[in-house]
Amino acid sequence: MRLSWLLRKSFDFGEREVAHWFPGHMAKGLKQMKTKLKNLDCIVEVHDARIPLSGRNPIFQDSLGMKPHLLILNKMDLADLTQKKRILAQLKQQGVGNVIFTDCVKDQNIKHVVPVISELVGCSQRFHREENTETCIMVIGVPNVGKSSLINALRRMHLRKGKASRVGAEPGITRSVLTKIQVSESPLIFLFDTPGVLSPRIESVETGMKLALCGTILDHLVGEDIMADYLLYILNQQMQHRYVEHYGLEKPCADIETLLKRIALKLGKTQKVKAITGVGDVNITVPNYNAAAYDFIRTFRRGQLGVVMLD
Ligand SMILES: Nc1nc2c(ncn2[C@@H]2O[C@H](COP(=O)(O)OP(=O)(O)OP(=O)(O)O)[C@@H](O)[C@H]2O)c(=O)[nH]1
Repeated sequence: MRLSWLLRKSFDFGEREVAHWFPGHMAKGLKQMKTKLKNLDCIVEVHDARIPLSGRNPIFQDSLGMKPHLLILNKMDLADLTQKKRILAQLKQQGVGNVIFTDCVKDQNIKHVVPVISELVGCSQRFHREENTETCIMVIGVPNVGKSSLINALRRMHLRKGKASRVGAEPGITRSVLTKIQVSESPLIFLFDTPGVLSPRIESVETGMKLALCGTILDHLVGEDIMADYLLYILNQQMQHRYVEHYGLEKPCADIETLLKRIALKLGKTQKVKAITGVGDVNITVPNYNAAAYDFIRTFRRGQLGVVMLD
């Protein structure tokens, strides 16, 4: 079947601006974190595997200098990994050479994380290394990429074996910030129990849209209607037509209104509105497009519409 009629040449973002897509208060901890990063021996940055190039915040690069850095591309179960080679090459070009794809729900590849960190830390130059053999690492990343899930997965793996031990708060420092767990013995590695939340770098409306689809930006700030339209555009571009079967369509669909109408009817999401006519007011039933858009986006995020690579 020829599907060229499905493909829009480009997506029209209209006059949208990204300025308010990530509210200032969510980035409050950034300055504080910059100071903290200086005292760490290795940064474990988590990002969403569907957007390995978009939205990563480079703040830690200035703070880290030559310190080891490991990029965890999480939610690999939702990403189109046929693109892995290209992505790894592009990241390498940007100077990011240590990358592990993980699934923190099924604990896939979690076992590789600590050995890689140990190796990176073991090979790195560290000031006063002889006197202080303890190494501290911290998990950081933009919202909703799975930072807490990674910490929990590491915990499951290392506490279960009985090798890891919890380290309580030190005086004068907030307990929640300084609770550490041991994740390796040789070298001795501790992981801060609380992840560092970074604000995403949103360099264009399209980057913002990708971040929003992955749940990194609050949906209502971007608009679920345009997110749904962009999602349909992406799925069609990537020949990912699982939505057809999922929503009981006859064939792929190029138009978001048609799709949302279908979703709304399938889910019974309709609403009564008053229409003013020449013969008086009448109540008519119309599809609830918002509810349909919401379902389309959520279903995609659960992985039920197939895997994608947004970069
Ligand atoms: N499919 C899938 N979902 C995941 C994976 N890892 C985490 N999640 C889900 O992603 C959502 C966010 O996970 P969190 O661990 O809370 O992410 P976070 O980065 O700590 O989020 P913030 O606290 O908002 O910064 C949760 O619903 C997790 O269940 C994964 O590998 N695959």
